[in-house]
Amino acid sequence: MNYKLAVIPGDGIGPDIIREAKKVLNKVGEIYGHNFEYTDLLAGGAALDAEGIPLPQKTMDVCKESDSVLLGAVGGPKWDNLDGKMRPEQALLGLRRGLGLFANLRPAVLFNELKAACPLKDEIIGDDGLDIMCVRELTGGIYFGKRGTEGTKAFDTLEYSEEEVRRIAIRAFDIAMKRNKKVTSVDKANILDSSRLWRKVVDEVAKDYPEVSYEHMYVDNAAMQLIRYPKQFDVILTGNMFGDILSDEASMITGSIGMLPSASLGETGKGMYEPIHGSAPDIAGQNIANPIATILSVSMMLRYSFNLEKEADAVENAVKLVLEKGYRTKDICAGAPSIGTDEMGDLIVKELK
Ligand SMILES: NC(=O)c1ccc[n+]([C@@H]2O[C@H](COP(=O)([O-])OP(=O)(O)OC[C@H]3O[C@@H](n4cnc5c(N)ncnc54)[C@H](O)[C@@H]3O)[C@@H](O)[C@H]2O)c1
Ligand SMILES: CC(C)[C@H](C(=O)O)[C@@H](O)C(=O)O
Ligand SMILES: [Mg+2]
Repeated sequence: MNYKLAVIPGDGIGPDIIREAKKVLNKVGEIYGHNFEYTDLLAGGAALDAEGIPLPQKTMDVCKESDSVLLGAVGGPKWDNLDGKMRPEQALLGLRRGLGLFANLRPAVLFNELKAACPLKDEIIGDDGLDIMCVRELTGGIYFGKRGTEGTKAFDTLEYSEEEVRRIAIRAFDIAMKRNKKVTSVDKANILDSSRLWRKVVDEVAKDYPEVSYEHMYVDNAAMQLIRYPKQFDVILTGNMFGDILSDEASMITGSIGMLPSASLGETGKGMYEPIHGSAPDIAGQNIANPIATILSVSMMLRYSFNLEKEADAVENAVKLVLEKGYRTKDICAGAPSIGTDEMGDLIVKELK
């Protein structure tokens, strides 16, 4: 099969991790007889530098025509003083909204081999690892509400419609049915009207899933419970901003933010795949970034957009094998010797079968 991929390396460590992800995809293509056809595109700071806007029309058009999008990361100090609408991060919001990708799946999986890199005590994690799926609403909420600055005041508004909540809740319950059948819906319903609406809709959706046990939890409590006893979670369902924050927190339980992939999906098979981390300007250009989050994002692309289950498993297994053999990038080495970004990519390619 031929798959058309829009590839956006972006800024900072983006180009380095995308290079490794492409190596992996190329090898998957070679082994399993697929052709991945890449179109490299500009977005974020790279697009601002070249064309003066964060999301050029060509980038949007090619993403729309492609089977899926693979993205590194955007942003960095060079562009931090730009006006809100001109910031590199706007490219992400434009792509997510423009492609209708309302469901953001962020799986936090602790590989057993990485227990030493997890900051939680052994008795909290136990022997059977950790596997949480964070389902984050991605095209609504405070990221997309009315905002502005008026004199010495600024405001951002948080709105959700019933339909926006319903479609992401259905996605989360469907996912839970294929996992451990538990959903924790996270909100701030003790304060926010939008969260009370969120709860009402989640209650309605839950009625169609009698096998799924579900609960509501306030976001401040959820942030605490993730550290106190993360094993209580199976699927976390939450809004745009809470999901952004909680997934960074959950990533640390897996050893490093450099381990956490993501899939952004809509109603069709097309998705956008990216690590949850940013452009890491503090380590850019040093060949020390962990490419695994991006490589696992490729695995999610194979699984969710192309239904290539065998190929997706092969990528995950190759990552596991490399970790089993003791290879670590700096962020997950827990003081032991580490290898570089490119070496990690090469080793994963070598283990692909
Ligand atoms: N999806 C995206 O494109 C995305 C996501 C988050 C942040 N950002 C942008 O990235 C820039 C930097 O943001 P930040 O510093 O808050 O977050 P960040 O995720 O880029 O970095 C946070 C910390 O994690 C480390 N880190 C991140 N990814 C790593 C990896 N693969 N391997 C090893 N260490 C890694 C960094 O070195 C840094 O110390 C900002 O401009 C921000 O807006 C972009
Ligand atoms: C860069 C920013 C717009 C983005 C977000 O907040 O969604 C990032 O933090 C993420 O987690 O993908
Ligand atoms: Mg984030």
